[in-house]
Amino acid sequence: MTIILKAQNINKKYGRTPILNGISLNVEEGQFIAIMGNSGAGKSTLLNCISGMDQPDSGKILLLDNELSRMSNRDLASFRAKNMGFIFQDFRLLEDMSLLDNLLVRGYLKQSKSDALKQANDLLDKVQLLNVKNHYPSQLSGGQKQRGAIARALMNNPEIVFADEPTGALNSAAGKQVMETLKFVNVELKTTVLMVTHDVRSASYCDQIIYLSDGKILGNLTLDYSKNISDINAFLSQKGW
Ligand SMILES: Nc1ncnc2c1ncn2[C@@H]1O[C@H](COP(=O)(O)OP(=O)(O)OP(=O)(O)O)[C@@H](O)[C@H]1O
Repeated sequence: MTIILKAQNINKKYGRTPILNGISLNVEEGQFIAIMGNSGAGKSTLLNCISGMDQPDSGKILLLDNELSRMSNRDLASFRAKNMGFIFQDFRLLEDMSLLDNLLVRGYLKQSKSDALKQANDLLDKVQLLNVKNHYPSQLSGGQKQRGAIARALMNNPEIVFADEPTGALNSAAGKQVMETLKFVNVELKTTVLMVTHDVRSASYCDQIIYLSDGKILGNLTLDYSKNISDINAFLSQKGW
């Protein structure tokens, strides 16, 4: 398997408080990883650092052998837009644009208008939102917004998608549909996904759980068909969840 993302010895403090303490991890192409851990463990900070949204104090992050800290701000912004997709708890769709235009804005960064339009329609079809593509975000349910945000993240075929609590603002039915969509994206569209979640059910869709505590990795659990929710709960409680 090809390792597409490497984080090596990542350290990060806010003020004098250490938040990430020597984190190293590799992400293989095609993996679907959940980062879990108690509130304040540093999960979002880790996601932000390895996706170039925030800068670690020390350590290296390489995506496809490109070292993020060696890039100028401008190059990093363009590299992120072309190679990474982002999904947030609060969706972050542009409210004054239709769903379709939300996807096209991202598509135009890397493709011709006609190719972007074709890809946007294709992705909206895959996440079952073609019938509402001209709706504005305020006209969509939370689950529809998040599936739209997933489609947006996939425009331009990113190498990796980062999701921070993608089901955090959704009820359980909408959350299930979003996780099924992310699983489809991972398995059928062969996209690597790294997700932060508090939700055990959401984590059960992944193939690996990394447990973070006080800014360190305490262990990980590989999930396969033999594992179920009670195995995940046992792993989490053993780590101090
Ligand atoms: N910009 C910031 N400035 C100062 N402290 C911060 C900042 N961002 C996060 N922190 C602190 O860093 C610690 C880790 O925060 P982080 O959001 O990474 O944790 P988390 O594991 O994602 O928590 P949660 O599950 O509650 O979202 C917390 O104590 C938080 O208060």
